[in-house]
Formats: sequence, structure tokens, C-alpha cells
Amino acid sequence: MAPESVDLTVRTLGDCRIESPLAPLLAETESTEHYVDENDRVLFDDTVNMIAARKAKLDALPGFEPGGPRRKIFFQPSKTRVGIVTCGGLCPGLNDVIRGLVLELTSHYGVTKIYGFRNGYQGFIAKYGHPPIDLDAEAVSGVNEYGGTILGTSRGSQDPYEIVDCLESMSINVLFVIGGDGSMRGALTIADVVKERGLKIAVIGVPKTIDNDIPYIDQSFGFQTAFSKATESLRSAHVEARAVPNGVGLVQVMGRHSGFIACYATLANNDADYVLIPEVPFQLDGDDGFLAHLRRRVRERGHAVVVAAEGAGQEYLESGEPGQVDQSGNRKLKDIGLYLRRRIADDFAEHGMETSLKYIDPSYAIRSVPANPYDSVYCIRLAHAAVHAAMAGRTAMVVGRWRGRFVHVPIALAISKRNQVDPAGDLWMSVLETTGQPRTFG
Ligand SMILES: Nc1ncnc2c1ncn2[C@@H]1O[C@H](COP(=O)(O)OP(=O)(O)OP(=O)(O)O)[C@@H](O)[C@H]1O
Ligand SMILES: O=P(O)(O)OC[C@H]1O[C@](O)(CO)[C@@H](O)[C@@H]1O
Ligand SMILES: [Mg+2]
Repeated sequence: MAPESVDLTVRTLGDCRIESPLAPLLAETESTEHYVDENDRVLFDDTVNMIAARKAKLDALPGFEPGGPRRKIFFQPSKTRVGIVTCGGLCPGLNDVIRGLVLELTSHYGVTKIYGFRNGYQGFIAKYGHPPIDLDAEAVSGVNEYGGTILGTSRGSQDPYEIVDCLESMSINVLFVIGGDGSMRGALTIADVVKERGLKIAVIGVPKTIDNDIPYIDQSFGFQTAFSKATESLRSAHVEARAVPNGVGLVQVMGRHSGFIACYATLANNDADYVLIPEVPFQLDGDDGFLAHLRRRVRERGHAVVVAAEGAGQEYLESGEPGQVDQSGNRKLKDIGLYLRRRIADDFAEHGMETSLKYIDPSYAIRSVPANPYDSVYCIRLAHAAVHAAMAGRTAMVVGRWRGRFVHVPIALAISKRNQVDPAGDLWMSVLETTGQPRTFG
């Protein structure tokens, strides 16, 4: 396959001429197996075949700018005014990121003016009546113990010109946007208006999504907590299914367009027999279809557990009318879990098989919880990387981890496609190995 062509160049507001307060900490840094020096690059490709396919000299190989503190920075910390906003759906770790940003800015850079804009992009628009709040170490003390976001969030579009009017009127120099793909699209439009007006405002994204659907980052924060929480439902479904004759446990988990939560939760407890995800279409009916397969499995083994991502099998639910969308324009999905529950029950009845089907949908319970320790670590490190990037005048970029290293990813790249489970890739192969389900139904 031809190598992907990607533009990894990160926009900057200007030259960095100010000595960073963190410079002494950097005196002995160099590229190691754990760290990448600021003058180095993190290679985009990581296999010999991928690199060979580029047919490029070493210094022409594509690479990301590494995250981390710079010796020289762009903004004078004592004069820097910062804004933070959280947008889109909830995700474990939002409060960890807010706290991480505030503490890094105040304790290490000496920034004193930080505003929290409330309820997503609405917080910049006066008519909504949500004035910003002051953020300092005390305001964020202990907030990481709680799920949700202390700033509130919202969906729905707001005019980027009005948002930049607000930033200008408050003399904000740096804006951190913590949100999903839609929020990052919004952040890019803000950065573009800033550029159009010739302003020097850095716009830095910290991508969040429990669905793990942001590309060019190894994993999004909150995803690990969310799938860990989902494993509790899978465990319950398994216990219920095993306790009765011909028991079927059916679990629906979030995942609009990407089935990562379903796959990882399945691999985590290794009890599911079928995983249905949006990336892999499946046939329900017929001898090789999912329903017949499930019936055979229950007949042979006495029970079965089925995990469905909410975006799976939507083709069975289209009614022919144009789909409904939420305030942000995201397509509202129909309920595949309830549909499967009915179809499985009907199918067993038609074939004269007794069954007891237990349906579990943990829904928001997997994303409204506090981050687990792994995600908390990840959040704080992303927050640090975001502050370092902003103070060094980077803009229109998100922080992420690529091949295990913290990097700067241009927003344009981070919204250029959706991260999805590759049906030909090793994750889906692991799912097939774990469940024993066939590669395709029908
Ligand atoms: N193309 C776009 N241009 C400008 N703003 C956008 C765009 N798409 C979404 N937004 C704005 O970003 C905010 C969040 O978007 P959205 O509701 O889609 O959530 P998200 O950030 O994708 O998070 P989630 O992970 O919950 O989907 C909303 O205020 C929305 O209007
Ligand atoms: O009901 P809300 O808040 O629009 O969010 C639902 C969606 O958000 C997500 O969790 C992504 O954050 C999807 O998996 C889910 O469909
Ligand atoms: Mg989204």
C-alpha cells in the first residue's frame, strides 16, 4: 500500500525569544528511549516496510514535532492571559486536564490570569449569560476526584467571529479547547479567524473522546476508563447468561462510529462470544447469519454473551426518512441494542428454543465517572505538553501520543478522518481470536 501523505507542520505565532522558566530543567535532556529532545522528530512510520515504502532520505522522513518544554518561549508568562473551555460530551479525565493546565501554568510558568469559559463554546457568547470564572490552584483543588467537568459543556454551533471578539476583548493570549472531533473543528475555525485578524492568540486542543475516534494519536484520554467501566456490564451479562438454561447476555456500549470500547471491553474480560461494531457489517438472517450462529452456539454451550457498539448494524434501522441530528449536527443513531434484543428473542421463539435474554446498556455510566489512575497520568501529561506548546507559541494543534511519545499534531490532521477499528488489522484479529466468531456473518 502506498504510504499516506500527511502534512505534519505545526503553525507558530512567531519566534521564541524569551528564556523559559523551565530552561534549567532541560539542561541535561537528550533523546532517549523515554524522551524526545525538542530538536528531534518522532517518526510517523514505525516499521521497516513503511519506512522503505517512502523511498526517502532519513532527514526527509515524515515526523511529528515532539511535545515537551522548550528552552525559549513565545509568551511572556507574567503578561499571558489564558482561557480554558470544555466542549462536547463528557469524558473521564476532563477535570484532570483542567487542573493539570492550571497548575502547570501557575506553578511552573508563573501565569496569573486564567479564565474558565463555561458550558462549551456558549461561554464566549454574551447572550447565554455564563460569565467566565477565575481559575487558580485553589479553584481546581481536588476536582480530579470527580467525573464531569467543573466548567460545564455544551453542543451546538457558535459563531467563531463572536468567539474571537470575546477573546480579543478579554485580551486572551492562549485558548485551550478540551473536546472531541467537533470541538477541534471549532478550535480550528477559531485559530483561522485569529490568523485572519492578525492576532497572536494560541489555540491548543486537548482531544477527548471515550470512543477513541480521533486519528493520529495512540489513544484518547478517558477511553481506558470508559472501557474498563464497560467490562463490569460484560461481567454481569456473563454471570446472568450462565445462570439459566440457554441464557443470552446482550450488552450495548457507546461507540457511534468506532467500535473500540466494544473491542477492548471484550478483550479485557474474555467472556464475550460475539462483538458487533460499526466498522464490520454483519448479516442477521440466513444459515450463516448472526442469529443462526448464536442459536447454534447456545445449543452447544448453553449460553452466550453478545456485545454491540451503538453504531453497529444501523443499516437494519434506517427507516428511509432523513436521519435526525443533534445540536452539533451529529447523526442521532437508532437503538441497535433494543432491535437485537427483539430479533434474538423472536428468532429463538421461532425455532422453538427456550431462552432468557438479559439486556444491559451501561450508557452514560461509562463516561460520567472519574478517570482511572492510568487515564489521570495520561491527562496530566497531556496538560503539561499542551501548556509547553502554547507558551512556545504553537497554535492550531492538538497534543497527543504517537507510538508512545508525546507529540504536536496539526488540528487539520486530527480532524482529517476518523480513527476506526481496522477490520484487516490486529485488534479485530484479537477480537476474533478471543470470541471465536467468524470473520463475517452471511
Ligand atoms: N465543523 C465545525 N465547525 C465549528 N464548530 C464545530 C464544528 N463541529 C462541531 N463544532 C462545535 O464543537 C462543539 C462540540 O462539538 P460536538 O457536539 O460534535 O462534540 P465533540 O467535540 O465532537 O465531542 P464528542 O466526543 O462528544 O462527540 C459544539 O459547540 C459544536 O458546535
Ligand atoms: O447523548 P450525548 O451527550 O449526545 O452523547 C452521546 C454520544 O457521545 C459519545 O459518547 C461520544 O462522546 C458517543 O459514543 C455517544 O453516542
Ligand atoms: Mg464528536
